[in-house]
Amino acid sequence: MGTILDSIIERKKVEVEELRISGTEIPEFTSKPRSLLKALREASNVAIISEFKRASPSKGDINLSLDPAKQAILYARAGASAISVLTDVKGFKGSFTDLKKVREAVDLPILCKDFIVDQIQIDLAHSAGADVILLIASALPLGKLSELYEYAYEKGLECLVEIHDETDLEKAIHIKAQMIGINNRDLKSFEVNLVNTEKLGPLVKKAGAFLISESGMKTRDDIVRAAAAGASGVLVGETFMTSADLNETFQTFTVPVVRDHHEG
Ligand SMILES: O=C(O)c1ccccc1NCC(=O)[C@H](O)[C@H](O)COP(=O)(O)O
Repeated sequence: MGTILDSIIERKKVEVEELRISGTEIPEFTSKPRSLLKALREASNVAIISEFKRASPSKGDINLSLDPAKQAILYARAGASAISVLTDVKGFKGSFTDLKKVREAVDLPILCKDFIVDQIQIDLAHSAGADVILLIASALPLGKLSELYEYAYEKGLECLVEIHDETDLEKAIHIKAQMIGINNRDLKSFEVNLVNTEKLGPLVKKAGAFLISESGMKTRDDIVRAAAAGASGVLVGETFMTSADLNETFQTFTVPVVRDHHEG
């Protein structure tokens, strides 16, 4: 039986085909790019990438009432280093309209959080104002991962390459990914376990890449554990989207980064 990721990827391929057939024009976005890599290099605390996440396959509806621009402003004021916006419609109730609204509201790097299988999605992300795209190593054969990585950089976008295991890590190292995200969410069981970051983190650091620990951050101790495993950044969605006091929650997540000599 395939994973939820397999079914999302199959759906994405169909959506891309429909988009190509429709001949939709994708306007060029002309504005200064903002760098997540630079933010990671300069951060003295673990960089917090705050996510706008309305819903998800594992949790269903998370928070449908929030406005993307208003939430982005709250994230920026709290001290976010970047904002992640889910743009997948079917699984996450997100959209490129959400991303555009966030772009208009804040001057931080924006990560387009989607399931990218084709260059046309990178064009859409760029056109909406994203600075960074997510590429999921387990969803892409090495050749495709490499092609999309290069295409993004040619367009002036940075890439966060997401891994789940050592096979994915080998692919990320092969394409010389500078930013590697370890997803703590098992996409078969939806179980979230920071042990994934603790296991793979030191290997990512040894490869000289910046590490971002993704998913399942609920308490300060989770951020401390991610930092100890070498994370320069964390990606937080649900906890911020459901917090009754976002600023308070955010401040408890502020933890010094643990630097080592491998970092480039
Ligand atoms: O969140 C899900 O249910 C999910 C299911 C299938 C593929 C990806 C999924 N999530 C994407 C993410 O990586 C998270 O939105 C992100 O890391 C934030 O996670 P969290 O803080 O646990 O909301």
